[in-house]
Amino acid sequence: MTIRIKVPATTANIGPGFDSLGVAVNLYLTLDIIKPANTWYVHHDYGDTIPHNEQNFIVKTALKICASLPPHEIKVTSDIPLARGLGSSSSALLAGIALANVLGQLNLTSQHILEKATQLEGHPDNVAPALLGGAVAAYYDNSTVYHASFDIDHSLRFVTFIPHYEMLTETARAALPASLSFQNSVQASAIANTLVAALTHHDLNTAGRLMELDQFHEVYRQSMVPHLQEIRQVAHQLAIHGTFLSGAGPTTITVTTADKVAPLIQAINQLNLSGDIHVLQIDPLGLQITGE
Ligand SMILES: Nc1ncnc2c1ncn2[C@@H]1O[C@H](COP(=O)(O)OP(=O)(O)O)[C@@H](O)[C@H]1O
Ligand SMILES: N[C@@H](CCOP(=O)(O)O)C(=O)O
Repeated sequence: MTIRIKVPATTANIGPGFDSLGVAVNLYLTLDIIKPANTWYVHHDYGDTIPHNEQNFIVKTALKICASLPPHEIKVTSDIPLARGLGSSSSALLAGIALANVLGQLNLTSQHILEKATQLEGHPDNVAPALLGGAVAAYYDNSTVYHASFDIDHSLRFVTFIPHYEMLTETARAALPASLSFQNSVQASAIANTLVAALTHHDLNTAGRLMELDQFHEVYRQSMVPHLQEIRQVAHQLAIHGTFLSGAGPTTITVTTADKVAPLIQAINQLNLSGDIHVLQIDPLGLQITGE
C-alpha cells in the first residue's frame, strides 16, 4: 500500500495576529511515496521552475532532517497555489519533514516536527495549523513553540480571492518596519487578543470588525495589494465585515456565513479583478499520513 502524506493549506495572521494566528483550510498538498530508487525523483506538474531531483524543496527539507535517507521516487500533487499567501511553503516543508520521519523511522513527536518546521519557516502561524488542523495561536522564542488550538465556528465560509500574480513572502516581509512604538504595539496586540476571544465565542460581528483593524502588517503591504481595499468596500456594502490579507498576500479572505457567499461572490466578480474565487472551509485535521 502506498504511503500518503496529506497537508492542508493555511491562512496566517487572520488580520491582526501577525506571525501568531493561523487557520488550516481545505486545499491540500498530497505526497505519495512510490518506491525506492537509485536517485531522488519527484513527479509533479508545477512546471519547469520546480526541480524534479534532490534539489526539490520537499526533498531538500527531508534531507536536512536526515541526510542518510534512502532515495525514493515520490509524487506530489497540490491544489495550493504557490506564493499567494496560502502557506504553500509551510505545507511543502511539513511534507518534507513527515517524509523524513517515515523513511528514516525517526519517531519525531508532533512537538518536535512543529519546532523543526517553525525553525525552517521562521514563524509558526502557518506550520502550526497545517500540522494540527483548525485554528491555532502560537509563539516561537527561537527554541520552543508555545501553541494552543482555539475553537472557531466550523460552519464559517472563507471567500478567498486568489490574484493571478505571485508575491513571495520574503518580498512582502521586506516591506515591514523594523520596529513599532510602545503605544502601537499595545493597541495592535489588544486587537489580536480580542479577536481570538471573539472567535472562540463565535461572535462573528465583533471578530469580523477586529479582523479589519490590523496594525502590524496590512498597512505596509497595502500598496502591493490594492484589491484588498476594493473587496473590503464591496463586502461592507453587503454588511459583511471580516476581509483580510491571507498571510503575506496577495490572496484576500472574507470570513462570512453560508447565506452571504453568493451575493459576495457576485459583488467581487463585478470588480473585474484578475484572479479566481474559491469558497474554503476550515480543515479540522491538519497533516495526515495513511497507508503506513
Ligand atoms: N510543493 C512545493 N514544491 C516545491 N517548492 C515549493 C512547493 N510549495 C512551495 N514551494 C516553494 O515555496 C515558494 C513560495 O513560498 P512563499 O513565498 O512563502 O509563499 P506561500 O505564501 O505560498 O507560502 C515557491 O515559490 C516555491 O519555491
Ligand atoms: N506571518 C507571515 C505569514 C506568511 O504566510 P504566507 O502564506 O504568505 O507564507 C507574514 O505575514 O509574513
